[in-house]
Amino acid sequence: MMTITAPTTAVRVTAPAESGRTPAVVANQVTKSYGAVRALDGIDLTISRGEFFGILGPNGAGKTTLMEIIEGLRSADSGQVAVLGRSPWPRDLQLLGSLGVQTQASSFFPSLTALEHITTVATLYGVSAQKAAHTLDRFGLWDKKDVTVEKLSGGQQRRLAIAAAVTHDPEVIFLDEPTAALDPQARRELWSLLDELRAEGRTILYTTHYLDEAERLCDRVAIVDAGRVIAAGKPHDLIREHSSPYVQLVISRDRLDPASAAAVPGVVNAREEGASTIVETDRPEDVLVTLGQRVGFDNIHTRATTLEDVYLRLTGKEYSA
Ligand SMILES: Nc1ncnc2c1ncn2[C@@H]1O[C@H](COP(=O)(O)OP(=O)(O)OP(=O)(O)O)[C@@H](O)[C@H]1O
Repeated sequence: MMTITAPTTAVRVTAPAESGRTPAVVANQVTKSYGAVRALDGIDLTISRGEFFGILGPNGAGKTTLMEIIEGLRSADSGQVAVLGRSPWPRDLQLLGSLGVQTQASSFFPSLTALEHITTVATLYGVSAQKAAHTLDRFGLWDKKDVTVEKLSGGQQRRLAIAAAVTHDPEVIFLDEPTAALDPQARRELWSLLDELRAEGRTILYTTHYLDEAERLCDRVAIVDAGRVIAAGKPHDLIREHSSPYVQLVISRDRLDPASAAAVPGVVNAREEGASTIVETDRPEDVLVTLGQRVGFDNIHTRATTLEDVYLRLTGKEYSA
């Protein structure tokens, strides 16, 4: 069996070279403890302007704490943070107008209509009601303008939350699990809105449960575990760097159980994954012939390494943020 171990050293995340502009975010040796719990243990991070940057990691890894420190909602115990070249703590009113923070559904004004909600938030930022209405329309919610927030679907509430976070045209946008618990269609609709925000050159920091989504959306990701960045880079670079050297075959577990697969010459590793048996081999030609004869070639699929595989190898944990 292949052993999966997490690296012990923290990774310093540097941004791609920029032409003389202050990075969107710089975190330098940031630490934060809650009593005996060391939530952040020396985070280094540089995010360029215009990057779509994903922060991934298991429960309790420190993602929310890190986002909140960068947003200026919490102070770090030590280290430095700069957002657009300014310190977010203590709260900097000049910086606030450049930041957009997606509020969770629970912080909505539930009995306001969608239009009243976004207009209220916009007013706090000195943005006109007309601009608020335009943003509501842009996020596909104009026909819901008179519906109270509590009556909107989960996907519509999420879109409203993001619309309210960006109505003042912030340069840096923070999204905490924006697509959690949405159905696939609602997720995809949000993806195109997020793509649009990125195309406008905004910097987006985001956390997600969905590693396929991070792979699809993010320019770069940082995998955080136990308060440290354990890997960072472009999703495809991380995949290349941490790919299994073996070819992976997927077969329905009904047709072949892992123990039988492991006994086939050339199989390096066989494991159960849901209703499938995953077979890893360094001799795919031989193993395909043997298994094809046993279960039928139509029942065997090959699988490429994904960001989820990289995550699993590095953290040793199934993903659930
Ligand atoms: N206000 C707090 N008081 C005490 N401990 C806290 C507090 N906030 C977070 N922690 C602890 O700090 C650690 C990091 O928590 P944090 O919420 O930043 O992680 P996370 O990666 O966002 O987790 P999740 O994915 O579960 O939201 C955890 O051990 C958590 O229990």
